[in-house]
Amino acid sequence: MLFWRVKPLDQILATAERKSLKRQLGAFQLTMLGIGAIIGTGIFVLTAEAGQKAGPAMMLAFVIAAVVCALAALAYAELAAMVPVSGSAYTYTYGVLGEGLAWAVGWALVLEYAVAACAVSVGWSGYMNGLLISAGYPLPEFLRTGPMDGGSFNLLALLIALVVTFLLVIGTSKSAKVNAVLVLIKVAALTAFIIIAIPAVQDENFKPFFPTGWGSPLGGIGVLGAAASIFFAYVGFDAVSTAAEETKNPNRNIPIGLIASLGVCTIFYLLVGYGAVGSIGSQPMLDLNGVAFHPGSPQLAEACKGSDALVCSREPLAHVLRMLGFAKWGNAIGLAAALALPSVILMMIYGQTRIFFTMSRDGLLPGILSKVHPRFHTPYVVTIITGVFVAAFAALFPVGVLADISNSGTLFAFVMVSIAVMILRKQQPNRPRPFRTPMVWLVCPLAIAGCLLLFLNLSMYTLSLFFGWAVIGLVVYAFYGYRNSDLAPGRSPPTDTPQLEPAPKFHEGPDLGP
Ligand SMILES: NC(=[NH2+])NCCC[C@H](N)C(=O)O
Repeated sequence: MLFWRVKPLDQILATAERKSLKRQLGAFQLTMLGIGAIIGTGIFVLTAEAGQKAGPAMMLAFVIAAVVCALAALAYAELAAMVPVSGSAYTYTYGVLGEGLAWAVGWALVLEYAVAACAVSVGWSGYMNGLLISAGYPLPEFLRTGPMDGGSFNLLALLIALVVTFLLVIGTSKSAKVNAVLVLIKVAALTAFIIIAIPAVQDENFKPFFPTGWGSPLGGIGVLGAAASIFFAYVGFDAVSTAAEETKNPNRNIPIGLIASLGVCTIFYLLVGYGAVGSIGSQPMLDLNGVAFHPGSPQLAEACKGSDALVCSREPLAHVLRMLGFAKWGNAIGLAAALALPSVILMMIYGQTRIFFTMSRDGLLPGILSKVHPRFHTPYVVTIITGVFVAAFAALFPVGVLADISNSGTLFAFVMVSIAVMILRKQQPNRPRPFRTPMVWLVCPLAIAGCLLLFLNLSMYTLSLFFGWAVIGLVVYAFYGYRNSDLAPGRSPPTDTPQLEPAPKFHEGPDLGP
């Protein structure tokens, strides 16, 4: 039996009922929340990685990744509106495909969230180091990047991850107002970039357009390889669906929030990509045989020494503006990134702890993980464990590698969600669906195909890490989760779910008064 221990959707909904967070977010706030979660390291930093993989044709990569995300978002929206509870892909899978696959998804989401937090921490350090250099207080070079990236230890990435963890433990969380301000900062920074860079666009910078071709499966290079990486820049819209329990009229507002935030970001990214490529060019660094180096490899770091190519920059958007002679604006963009990226790290570590929390509540992980701090009312054990790991990996790995690993987990989860949508249409055709994926039998298979296409175009190295992680997950499940699950024979769901009080303020809206 493939789908064992399916947790009935009604039971999932009932659990959520008991937890009942305050419903206070509307469509506009959700869209802002989505944009806040989407814009981050991807566009600010991975533009360089995408350039290294595809050259000017990275513009196509931006489009391909956007299309895949839009398809996946349409599938996501149906489940999100139908099962408006926290926990995202993990919870949905539990309710449709059963515990085994739910575990697999939850385990893959660790890659998605925790490793994304690492990637964004490294991205932040790139901009912060740039600012320190401009200000005349550079860190010693070996402390600016990890060992694969030409340095030894990425000190700032480690520090920012630890600071964010500390804030989460003491329960500091962003209010919707802070989120709105940060979204404005990010959008303003990208707008300024577009306004300055696009007039400087020159045709020659697009030639050759396809220096590395389309790429081939497991190659991790070429347009498809770049799409698989830049996919990272679009992810985060699922944060909208995880806020379902805190949303007013989720059935209408969740789909609006998902699609609107994705649409706004896509337009921005295309303009930014066009400006970056067209103004200073984005030809990849090639080895003696004319083959592009892998982003995040020591060879690329070596080839990049002393180069001011876009693909070598760790703060590409600031770099472009500096190259164009707008040093002040370059620094302003750097500052915007430095201010805004920590909130993405916060969101990712927070999301990770919520997923562990839910899995532990379901008995698939030890109960200690859902232990709540008596004074701060935060799940501090799981937060500290997650934060320490995030900080360590951020200190040691390059951003491109981390982003690709994160993408492997995300793509896997998206495939599962799309499958779940189709199965549910067959199994429970009459369950109310406030949002129906349009042309589901076309959109879902296309979403799956798109995600698989990107997945396969990650590098061999990334995919081996993904499968290695999966094997560890299988072992943990076989020896722990399978026996301790609430749905295991002879066990009953706890009557009292651990409470996080006060309700997490992270998705909090403006205080509407009593
Ligand atoms: N759920 C995720 N995997 N989010 C990570 C991506 C974060 C965001 N899109 C960025 O570019 O920084």
